[in-house]
Amino acid sequence: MAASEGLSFSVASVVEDVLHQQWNRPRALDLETRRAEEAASRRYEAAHWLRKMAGIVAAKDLPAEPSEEEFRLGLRSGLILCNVLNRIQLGAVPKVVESLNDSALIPDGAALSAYQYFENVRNFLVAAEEIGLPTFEASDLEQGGISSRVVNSVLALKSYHEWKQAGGNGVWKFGGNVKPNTSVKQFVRKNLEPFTNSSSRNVPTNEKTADANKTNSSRSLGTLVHALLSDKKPEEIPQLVESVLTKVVEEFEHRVASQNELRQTISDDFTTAKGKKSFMKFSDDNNMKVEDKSHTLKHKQERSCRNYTTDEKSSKQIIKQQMIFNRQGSDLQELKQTLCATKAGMQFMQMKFHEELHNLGMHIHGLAHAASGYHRVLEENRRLYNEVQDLKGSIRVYCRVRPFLSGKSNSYMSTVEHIEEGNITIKTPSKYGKGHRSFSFNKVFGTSATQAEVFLDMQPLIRSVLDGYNVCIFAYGQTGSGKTYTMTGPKDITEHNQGVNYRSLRDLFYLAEQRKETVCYDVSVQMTEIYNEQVRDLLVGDSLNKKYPYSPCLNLLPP
Ligand SMILES: Nc1ncnc2c1ncn2[C@@H]1O[C@H](COP(=O)(O)OP(=O)(O)OP(=O)(O)O)[C@@H](O)[C@H]1O
Repeated sequence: MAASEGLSFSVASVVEDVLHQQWNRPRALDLETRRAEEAASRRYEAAHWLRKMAGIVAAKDLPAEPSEEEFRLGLRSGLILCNVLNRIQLGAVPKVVESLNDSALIPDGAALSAYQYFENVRNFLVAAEEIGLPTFEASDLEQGGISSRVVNSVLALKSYHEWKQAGGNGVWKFGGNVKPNTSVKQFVRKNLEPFTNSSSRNVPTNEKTADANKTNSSRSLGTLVHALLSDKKPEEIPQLVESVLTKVVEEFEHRVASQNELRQTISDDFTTAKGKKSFMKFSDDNNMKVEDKSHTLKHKQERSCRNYTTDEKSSKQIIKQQMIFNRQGSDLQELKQTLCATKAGMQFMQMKFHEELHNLGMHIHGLAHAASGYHRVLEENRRLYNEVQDLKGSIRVYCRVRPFLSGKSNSYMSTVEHIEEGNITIKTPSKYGKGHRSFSFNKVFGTSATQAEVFLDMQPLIRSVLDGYNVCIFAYGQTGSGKTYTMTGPKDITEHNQGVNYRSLRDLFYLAEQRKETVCYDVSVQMTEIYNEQVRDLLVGDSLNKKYPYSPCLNLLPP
């Protein structure tokens, strides 16, 4: 069995890796110690023989009892190995790259490049392989390499030399292994990849190279097994073989599981993302083509992964753009709805505004109508009012009886006999006894009548003045009858005993204030005295004229 279906590794590679692991596997402490001692002994033997074969000068950098590192550095340039092999078998290594200076021991390869080192080592390995010697990896001469394999190869060369010196009779064997029938070509191909690990050789590029590699791996395996068993005692071999086989089975199962998992992951991702058919196709009819198909499959998987990654990015970008587009669409739709709602709101508001404006107009119209009606009613009222005043009489005469002045009420008898509404009866002397006479007036005020009661009959006439009618109120009577008292008031005047003039002016300005929104009135006052048929202006500040004591009445002009 070289490979399983769909696997990108061969059984040989698994076994080889396990053998390497086994080679490097930590052993028990005592075994390790013993192995270290044995390895050191074998290394010393190899170094001693190489120094002897190469000569002291050529092998001066290789100590007689070198450590692993000294052994590796001493042989790293490949010069000693090639020269010794050429001495044993002339021309076995046709071309040897010599060092530029005397010393072949250059700590980190400053004088010789890695390629030059590799050339010598490679040529040695090719020649050794051709002879049938166990070889080693070129990387074993690098830091971290397996120096025991180099030691083993050198001791095999020693054995071969001794066999040749003994006459070369029969078939040379080393450690019980028959000389393998190998081809140089295979090793050349293999070693053209310096410092590579064994697994890298198991990735063929085509079927032909897969065959070559398979054969090569088999030979490499043989070498590994040979190297692994060569230093073992017979009783250790069964246990070692069992351990190696167990490891091989575990490693193989592990790799199969990993391959299947990888395949399943890629298949699932690809199917989910693109819905395309699977790119993974494996053929099971030809085991010889499995590795090539696996290799091709790997390329396909990588290409698919790359395509998948690119497609996934494009898909994500498209989905993102689609989401933005959808969001903008929904925003636009929302804006349209908002605009429609605003439009409807505006129309509703406009309708309400027109409606309220219409209602307001109607209300104002009603108010204007009511106002005009009010003015009509007011005018009618005024007309009727003044008509009533006219009916009462344009000339009205009132009679007021003055009471006795203080201190005279007991010594005089009143002449007033009887007072009844508009009539007053006066006692008059007569030669036939007592007489009496009656007089009629609009109204007769007795001695107990107050200033307010007297003004109450004058008050309606003040309103007629503001309605544009001419009104004249005056008092007539003999001296001391109470004219001044009635028209103005007593000397110690108060709001209670104010006469007709003060009360009339107060009412006049009060009504003017009430009507100020509709009518503007101008008020002026003039005060004259007629005495002994002489008229005098009492408001003139002439020393000859008598100044009226209540001139402040002039201040009652309207604003
Ligand atoms: N109704 C009344 N009640 C109380 N006292 C009165 C009344 N009428 C007049 N008097 C008093 O009588 C006096 C004379 O009044 P008054 O001066 O008004 O008379 P008169 O007619 O104006 O006099 P004259 O013509 O000389 O000016 C005053 O002292 C006044 O206070």
